[in-house]
Amino acid sequence: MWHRSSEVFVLMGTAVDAATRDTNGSLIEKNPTVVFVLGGPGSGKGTQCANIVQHFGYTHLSAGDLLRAEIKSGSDNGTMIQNMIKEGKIVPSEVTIKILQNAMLESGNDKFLIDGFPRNEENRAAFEEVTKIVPAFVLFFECSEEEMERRLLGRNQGREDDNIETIRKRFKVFVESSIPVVEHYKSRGKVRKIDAAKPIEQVFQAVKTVFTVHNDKAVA
Ligand SMILES: Nc1ncnc2c1ncn2[C@@H]1O[C@H](COP(=O)(O)OP(=O)(O)OP(=O)(O)O)[C@@H](O)[C@H]1O
Ligand SMILES: Nc1ccn([C@@H]2O[C@H](COP(=O)(O)O)[C@@H](O)[C@H]2O)c(=O)n1
Ligand SMILES: [Mg+2]
Repeated sequence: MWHRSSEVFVLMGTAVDAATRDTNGSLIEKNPTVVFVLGGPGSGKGTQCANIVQHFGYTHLSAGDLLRAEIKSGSDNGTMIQNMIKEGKIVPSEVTIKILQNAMLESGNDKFLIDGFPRNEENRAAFEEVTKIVPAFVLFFECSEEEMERRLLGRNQGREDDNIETIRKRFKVFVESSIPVVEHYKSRGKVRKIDAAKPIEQVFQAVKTVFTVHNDKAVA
């Protein structure tokens, strides 16, 4: 239930401004298909999402990429987001959800891979509460920390968080905050686990099977 509270609308304790409420109304009408793509830092989420887009017509929304774009745009939240990313911390849900909602609406598509979100229980509960969207399934890339660390240190994309100190913090946040989200969806039969330690092409073969089965079920 929505309550008007001066300039903001409050839904079950979540403060959302009027623009977000309007965006949300349009999103609900679209009834989009959402797949959450989760896995540790460097497990290969972005790499595989690029392949899925080519084969299955989804729009790829990386929460991390969108937050980095928000920093570059000079937004009021830029400095706060930059500090959180440098420390491997999770940005408050209301900020990330608003950015995701806008990106979903702007895309014009109705099928989304949401990569790196939800990162914690607060992200998960707030997204479901605000958008009313339940994911079709959760693609979960499983990989050892040793392999993920090797990949991140070799990535060379100039990311401020790809240094050993921040990488260790990101691993800790992943274990403590993100794994419980995976467990939540696992208990609801929504998790499709992929062995992400294999070479890129082999990982994609397994990913393709998941999406093909999903599509076959949708038309059956
Ligand atoms: N299966 C794989 N085998 C070896 N290297 C891989 C594999 N998948 C991705 N990589 C490489 O590992 C690095 C990290 O991959 P990617 O950026 O896709 O990970 P990510 O899960 O999106 O990471 P982050 O959470 O930090 O955004 C990249 O340099 C990528 O080329
Ligand atoms: N839901 C999210 C997603 C990301 N962040 C922050 O961005 C950093 C990088 O994310 P990647 O998915 O690109 O690795 C991450 O460590 C967080 O600081 C977030 O706050 N919330
Ligand atoms: Mg990524």
